[in-house]
Amino acid sequence: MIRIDSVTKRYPDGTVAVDRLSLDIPDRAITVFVGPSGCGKTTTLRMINRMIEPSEGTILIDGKDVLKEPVNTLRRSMGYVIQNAGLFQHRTIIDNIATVPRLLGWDKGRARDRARELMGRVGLDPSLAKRYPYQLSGGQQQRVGVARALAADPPVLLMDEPFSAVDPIVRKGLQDELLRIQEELGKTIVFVTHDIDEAVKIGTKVAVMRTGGRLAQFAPPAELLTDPADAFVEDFLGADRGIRRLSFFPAAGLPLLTTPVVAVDATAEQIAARTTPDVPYLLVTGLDGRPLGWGEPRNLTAGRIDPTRLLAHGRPFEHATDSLRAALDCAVLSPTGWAVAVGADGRVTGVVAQHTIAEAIRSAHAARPDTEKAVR
Ligand SMILES: Nc1ncnc2c1ncn2[C@@H]1O[C@H](COP(=O)(O)OP(=O)(O)OP(=O)(O)O)[C@@H](O)[C@H]1O
Repeated sequence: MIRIDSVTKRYPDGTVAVDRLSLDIPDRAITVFVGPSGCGKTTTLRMINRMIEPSEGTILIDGKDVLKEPVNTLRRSMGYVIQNAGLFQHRTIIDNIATVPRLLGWDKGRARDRARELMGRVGLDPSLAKRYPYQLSGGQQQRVGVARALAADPPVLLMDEPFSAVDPIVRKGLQDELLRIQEELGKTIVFVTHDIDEAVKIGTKVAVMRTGGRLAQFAPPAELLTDPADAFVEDFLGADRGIRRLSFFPAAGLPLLTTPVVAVDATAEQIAARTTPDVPYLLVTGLDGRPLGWGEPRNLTAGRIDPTRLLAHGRPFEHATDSLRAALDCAVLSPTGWAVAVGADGRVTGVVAQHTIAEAIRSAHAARPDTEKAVR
């Protein structure tokens, strides 16, 4: 949808911020530009909506040269979100969000209705509508920034380090929200960050740039983690590349064992029947099917197992929706080395040993990861 064709940006002082950059930004997906400070990410983003004009090359949107579009029409077809949200401090939240619809000539009532709808979409409580930006937290302001950019329903959203100024927990929430919005609305999003973890998490495709404004690699995140193009990309991806790559393999294929699982009211016969030599512990569940903890069979009192005397079961993973990385993490943190799998309702669906996960990892490495998106 957006084609960047041999684009160079040379600033008047001679700095080459972007050097013969060519890539196609796919429609209805999130494309992330990532790279060290000063590598030309912001310059590239701003050339798309012509806040900066390229020195050479062309940028085409749906086949049309952006330099031939009236700049106002172009900008209104693109939402723009920046770090610290850049809200109008003297306007209420609802009026901030309604800005572009009002510019487009919508009447006040319709623009405010739209703004209220968007507040819901980005997870803002309607009671915040009449507040001013300074009365909101950083994360809430950032949500307002996203809502404002979406207000006129533009097909393209440009986001320049939108979540960099908030703490890691709020940031994770904003990333999840963006992924949800993208799934619902199918926007074409171009996102700039210097954080490779953020790029790998939210990008459908990731453009890694190197200093001097050159493209080092343009690939889906799983492919970056599997086959970094060179030492620069490998270094930029950082440690734990192998472990992080496991996020792209579903845990759903792991074979689960249900034998070593007993309910808290299990009889002596049930305990005996479920005890096998290769499984030294049994997982005890409540009558609701949720995990209570691990116990050695000889320590379990038939009919009334005492949950307070069990070993912690650790955080379980969701078999149908989590990744191999999540399953491995559960097994590593489990006191027994066995991971507990649950369904969406939190009820135990089985258990799996570390060595079984290791085998699954070995076969996963032999196969290609799902390059479309991470299993979250
Ligand atoms: N107006 C300007 N005049 C001269 N040089 C500029 C100008 N704006 C940016 N630059 C330079 O162009 C290069 C690319 O800048 P740009 O802001 O695009 O990088 P970036 O990758 O977004 O960096 P950061 O992650 O630090 O925001 C840098 O070397 C920067 O100093």
